[in-house]
Amino acid sequence: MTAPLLAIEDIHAAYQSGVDILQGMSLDVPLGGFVLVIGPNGAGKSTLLKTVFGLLGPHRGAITLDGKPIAGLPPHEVKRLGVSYVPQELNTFPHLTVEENLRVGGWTIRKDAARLKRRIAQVYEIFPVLAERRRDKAGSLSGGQGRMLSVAREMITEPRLMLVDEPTVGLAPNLADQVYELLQTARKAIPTTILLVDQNVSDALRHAEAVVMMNLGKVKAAGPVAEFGEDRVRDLIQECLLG
Ligand SMILES: Nc1ncnc2c1ncn2[C@@H]1O[C@H](COP(=O)(O)OP(=O)(O)OP(=O)(O)O)[C@@H](O)[C@H]1O
Repeated sequence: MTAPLLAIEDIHAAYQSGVDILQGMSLDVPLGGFVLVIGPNGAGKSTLLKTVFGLLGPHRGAITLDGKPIAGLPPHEVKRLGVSYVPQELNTFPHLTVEENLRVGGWTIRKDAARLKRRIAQVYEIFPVLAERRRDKAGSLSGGQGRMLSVAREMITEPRLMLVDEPTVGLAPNLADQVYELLQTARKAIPTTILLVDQNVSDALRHAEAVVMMNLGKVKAAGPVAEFGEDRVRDLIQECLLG
């Protein structure tokens, strides 16, 4: 069996000392995979992504990227190792243009002007609407386009791993499916690996390859997506809520 790209082993992490939100979380993400993390509100899904990206330091356990320990590294170092993080809230600057936002996304490769230019051109090829609106302020984009820009700016550095937190929150159902399509496009075009958290289970299940159900800061169930129909997900969430 090949080693996973991302391996999380028995992680414990807290915002306040003594109150662990992640309580022994373990998870493997294979290279090129698309892993969906689901679970009831407050299960620790967003906290998991923040911990992998270095926004929160675990006080126990190990996280490795391609075998290299990354637990506790600051976000800029995790990013430099090829990890991008698309937070739940839009990560774009509304007063900057679309293109300026993409350049900010490419900050770590700014000294290689030719590469940055190539990367922006590739993003425009994948998302033509962003090319059309390159000189418009990000704040004037529609909800779906804004989400597209949030994802696109994290693609500029050609990350090996993208951590994506609830990309469809607040979007109309038809746009939610488009967001998943664009994540799939990013996955194939870069190519990259995706670890995604979403409450919008029905759309997410159609695109993911593997599912991890979290409750109380650890794994409650995990397996290939074929084992996770919507009915099973509903039953599992019900079980979590009943304790
Ligand atoms: N910055 C913070 N400081 C203190 N506690 C926090 C902070 N962020 C989250 N928490 C707490 O950590 C727990 C897990 O939150 P988290 O956002 O990881 O859950 P989640 O599974 O992503 O839930 P949701 O689906 O509601 O976003 C919750 O009890 C939440 O109140």
